[in-house]
Amino acid sequence: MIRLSLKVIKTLSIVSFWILFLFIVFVLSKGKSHEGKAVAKPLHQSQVLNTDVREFPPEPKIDLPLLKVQSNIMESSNNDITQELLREVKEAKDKIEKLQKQIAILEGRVPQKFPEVKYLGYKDRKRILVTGGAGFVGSHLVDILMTQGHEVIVVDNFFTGRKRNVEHWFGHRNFELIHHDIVNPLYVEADEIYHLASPASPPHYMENPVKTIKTNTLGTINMLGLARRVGAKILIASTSEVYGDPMVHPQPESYWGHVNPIGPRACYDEGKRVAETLAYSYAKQEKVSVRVARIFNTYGPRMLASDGRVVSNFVMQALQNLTITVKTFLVDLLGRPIVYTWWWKHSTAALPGAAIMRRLGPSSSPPTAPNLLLVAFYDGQELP
Ligand SMILES: O=C(O)[C@H]1O[C@H](OP(=O)(O)OP(=O)(O)OC[C@H]2O[C@@H](n3ccc(=O)[nH]c3=O)[C@H](O)[C@@H]2O)[C@H](O)[C@@H](O)[C@@H]1O
Repeated sequence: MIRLSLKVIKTLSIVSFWILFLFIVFVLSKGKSHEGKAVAKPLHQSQVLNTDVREFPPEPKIDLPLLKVQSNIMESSNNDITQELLREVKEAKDKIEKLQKQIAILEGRVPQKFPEVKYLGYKDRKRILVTGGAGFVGSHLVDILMTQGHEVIVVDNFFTGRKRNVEHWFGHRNFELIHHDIVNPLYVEADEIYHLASPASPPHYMENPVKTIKTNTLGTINMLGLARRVGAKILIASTSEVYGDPMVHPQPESYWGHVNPIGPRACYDEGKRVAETLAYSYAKQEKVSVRVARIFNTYGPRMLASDGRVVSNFVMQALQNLTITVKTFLVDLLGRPIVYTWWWKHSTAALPGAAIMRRLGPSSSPPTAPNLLLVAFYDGQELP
């Protein structure tokens, strides 16, 4: 009996020991799992504050007067930045307003409707380059070519030409304007070239004689080279000045002229003579199809009042009630045709056009100036 009771007590004590051991293990494992959860899932700050589980570093002591100084500095620097930003915004606004005004002026000047142009199929439509196309004669030629339905590329350095002369074509799909000095090479594709770029009136060409010679020599070489490269026909606009101070009146085409190679007008006279020589040399040697038109005194719309040639001088002197200086112009008036840009009236003298006029017959009404260039271009003359 005693043995049995001792056995029961022993068993009970072993069981209670295991129960106690398991209980301790259970309590310990629960505490650990709480810690793991707190790391894995960060609590909201308010929750953290409410629990006494985490410790936070003590809050720094705030020195109130120092804080006030700091906030004042921040406020003043903020004010500076705001002022700066406001100033920049105002400047930008002013600039935008200025640009808007300029755009409005430009829009007012660009016609909403283009002059009527003929429609040409791609087989008939040509790409035509006009150098000096923003000038007086050149711009009228551009008008005709555009009206005929061709694609026109104007190249001009605006030495005497004006954008205003061709602005009625701005935005037209057949029209392109390139600001370029032909003394430098130009690479464009063209079927035909009208080479008119050159200062044309005495005050203009005498202003920079070297540049005048360069334009007529280097510029002409560049255009003839381009014509050769792309296989384009080319017309060189020459001048009655190639006759210099002529001894023969009126001048037939067979007359070679009387030019002073070192005189004040030589840069233009000789420049154009070299341009003609170049044209015929390229024709002979390089088989370039060339035309040369010697243009005489022209006048008409878009001519500059300050042009300095005979007609504009007459008109300006008359308008200002000044004495008309006939002496200077006597030779011009006696010996050379005065040509209106729309109705070229010319004597039997000169111009490669004279031959064309003869071909057209005396009864034909005189063609317009740019038309005469066109006729010279298409009919041309047999090369000497
Ligand atoms: O009557 C003539 O003998 C002259 O007629 C026209 O000259 P014109 O239209 O009267 O003169 P401008 O109005 O001054 O036109 C010349 C154009 O060539 C331009 N140019 C001038 C110089 C230059 O280096 N590059 C250039 O593109 C000018 O800016 C201007 O648009 C031709 O353009 C000249 O080549 C020709 O010698």
